[in-house]
Amino acid sequence: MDCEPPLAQVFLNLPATNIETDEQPIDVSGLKCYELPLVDLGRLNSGHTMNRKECEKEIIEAAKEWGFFQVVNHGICKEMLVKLQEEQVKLFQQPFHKKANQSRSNSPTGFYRWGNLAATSRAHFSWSEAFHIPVSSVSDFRTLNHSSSTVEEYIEVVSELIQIIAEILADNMGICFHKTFLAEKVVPSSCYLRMNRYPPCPNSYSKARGLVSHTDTSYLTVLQQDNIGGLQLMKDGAWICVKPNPNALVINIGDLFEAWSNGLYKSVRHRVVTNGQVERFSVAYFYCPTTETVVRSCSQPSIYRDFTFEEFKRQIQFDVRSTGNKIGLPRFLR
Ligand SMILES: O=C(O)CCC(=O)C(=O)O
Ligand SMILES: [Fe+2]
Repeated sequence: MDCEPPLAQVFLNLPATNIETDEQPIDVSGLKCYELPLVDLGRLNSGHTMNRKECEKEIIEAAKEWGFFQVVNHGICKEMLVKLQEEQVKLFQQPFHKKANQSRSNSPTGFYRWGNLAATSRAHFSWSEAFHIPVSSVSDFRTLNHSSSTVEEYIEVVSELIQIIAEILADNMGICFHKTFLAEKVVPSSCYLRMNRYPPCPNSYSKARGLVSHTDTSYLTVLQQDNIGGLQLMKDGAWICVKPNPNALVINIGDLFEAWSNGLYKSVRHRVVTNGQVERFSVAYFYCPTTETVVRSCSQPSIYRDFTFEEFKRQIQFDVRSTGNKIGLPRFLR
């Protein structure tokens, strides 16, 4: 029973041209590993205003400086995170034909994705597979995969957590923020959960990426990763490796918060490098608004023009289909 998608077959058939034009070389042996800014969320409910303010300040500073940070004492219990990971392993252990067929064969509307069938060169190809689940369809996903309710339970707790962080960041943007905006526009059913698996990649395919460099199409993303490592992000114009922390969840700013905050918070490029020996798992929760939501800069002069989330997603799909790559916010510069 073969669970693996035919990554090597597709990768080798793609032209290797321009592989390093969009990025620095993938050889990471010399890269330094950094710990992301660590924020202890326990202080939000400590009852001390000073502690709370300090915690909020750290979140805001990290969102401006790094676009990424990690949180501990986030209120999601270890048992749930372990259960989620076990469930994820089981889902990916299904035969490849079953994963591919239940979701209409790698179509953009299906749950299951692998590689990048729109890739026109190896530089666009991701050595990974994923279940990309709209929260509005999570019960269909459960039925199709005979899976447990762990995914739904996780969505419930993670959406409460990210709402708190989103409000702290939005409050800091001042008068443009209406208290009810996020609660009205970002409902759980407009969000997405993506379970990623990165199979080991033979060292001879040294140019392959686990996940090609991108920014996230969300306001915010919550990432749970195992302890293998491989996530890298752009910091001050250079790639750096992120050291995994088993007790922390990673939070990053997505394109929509960057546009809404008029560039105050940074939607930072990130990627995943491959590992020759072991597989790696991660789960990303994308905090997104309903499709008709207008993303409008909170201050003037604005860097980006107004757009609806629907328009933004449509442009991304168009670019991926025609160039193999997401372009994202630069398309919406004024
Ligand atoms: O697996 C990771 O560490 C990153 C995943 C990611 O960036 C994504 O799913 O958008
Ligand atoms: Fe991402």
